[in-house]
Amino acid sequence: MFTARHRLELPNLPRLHNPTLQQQLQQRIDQKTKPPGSLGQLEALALQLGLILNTATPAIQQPQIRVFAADHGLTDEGISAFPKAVTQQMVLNFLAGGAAINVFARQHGLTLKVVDAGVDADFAPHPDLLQKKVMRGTRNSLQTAAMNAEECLQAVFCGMALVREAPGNLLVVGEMGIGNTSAASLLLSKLGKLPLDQCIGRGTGLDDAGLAHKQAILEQVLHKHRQVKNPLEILATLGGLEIAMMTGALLQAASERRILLMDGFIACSALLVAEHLQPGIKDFAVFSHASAEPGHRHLLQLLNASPLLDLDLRLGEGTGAVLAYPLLQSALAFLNDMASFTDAGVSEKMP
Ligand SMILES: Cc1cc2ncn([C@H]3O[C@H](COP(=O)(O)O)[C@@H](O)[C@H]3O)c2cc1C
Ligand SMILES: O=C(O)c1cccnc1
Repeated sequence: MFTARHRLELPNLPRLHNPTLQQQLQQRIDQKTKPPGSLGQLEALALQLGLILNTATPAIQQPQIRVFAADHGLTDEGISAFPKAVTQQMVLNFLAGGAAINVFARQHGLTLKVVDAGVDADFAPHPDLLQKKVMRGTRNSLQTAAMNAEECLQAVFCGMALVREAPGNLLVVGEMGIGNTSAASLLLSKLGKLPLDQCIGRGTGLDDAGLAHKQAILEQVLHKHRQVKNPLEILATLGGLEIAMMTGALLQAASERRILLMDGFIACSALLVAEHLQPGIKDFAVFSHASAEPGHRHLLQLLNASPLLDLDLRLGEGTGAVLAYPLLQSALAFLNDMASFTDAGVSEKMP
């Protein structure tokens, strides 16, 4: 499928390893008027954000949310509790400002744009809609590869291009695509070499019979494509257009030293693909939450990630990332604005 013609030029990943800056940041953190380490995970977060933004006084600028929407041919097999048409309907809901992600984005003053990566519907132009449709949904991966090499690369390149055009130093990738928990599960099982039953879940709310059916279908898909080996080919064969576009967006954003504020299972499946293409990209990621979709915990383990929140969320769209956003703001507020022992005349240790 992928031949010499299908080369993906990856943007370079900057090195986060910087002992001088790391020491500077750690000193600033330790000199604040608090017992050492008492702000817990917030301290590690402040350090990470400083290293990503490459400064001892990091600040978030013009944070951006991009919600990538696409349809999945595998929905023909009845692997979701909701009909495929909901993808299109939710895109209209995003554009009207009525979805969960809109509400949380407004709460925090974050800019949100919706990306049509491959919805099986046409949309009228809208100022918040980026029309990047590669095709009207993927093919049914039970029958054939979801995307061919050209389609998959087009999606990845589109994701890169739209980050290059976006301002700011923090990116949330959210998604909407009925059936995409299946695509994410397939990617996790294949790339993570995990048994499928650790990778699947109820998605939008399958009952026990629905879950058993989903497992049986996904087993067949994995068996059919068992010979597929390299990460791009795995993405094309089993993934989705929104996942491929998110992968490109993450690769580009990390190469520009943007903070990747990660959402749930689907968004992290794109990061898993990106990590296979560009090892080390996960260090640019802040993991907002552990989704109730069981595969997400295994995925987080694979990435050695400790999520900030555990709220039983299982929505996607970028919602978990935006809910964790104030924690990043607080990490930077303490780092930049808190008094040091010297500033405040507080005793640093026992006399
Ligand atoms: C109304 C509605 C809004 C959503 N927003 C995100 N998702 C989430 O659920 C879908 C994945 O679950 P599955 O694989 O089971 O179809 C994705 O669209 C995901 O973004 C939604 C799902 C629904 C029904
Ligand atoms: O964790 C997620 O991102 C998720 C879980 C279920 C359905 N949609 C998304």
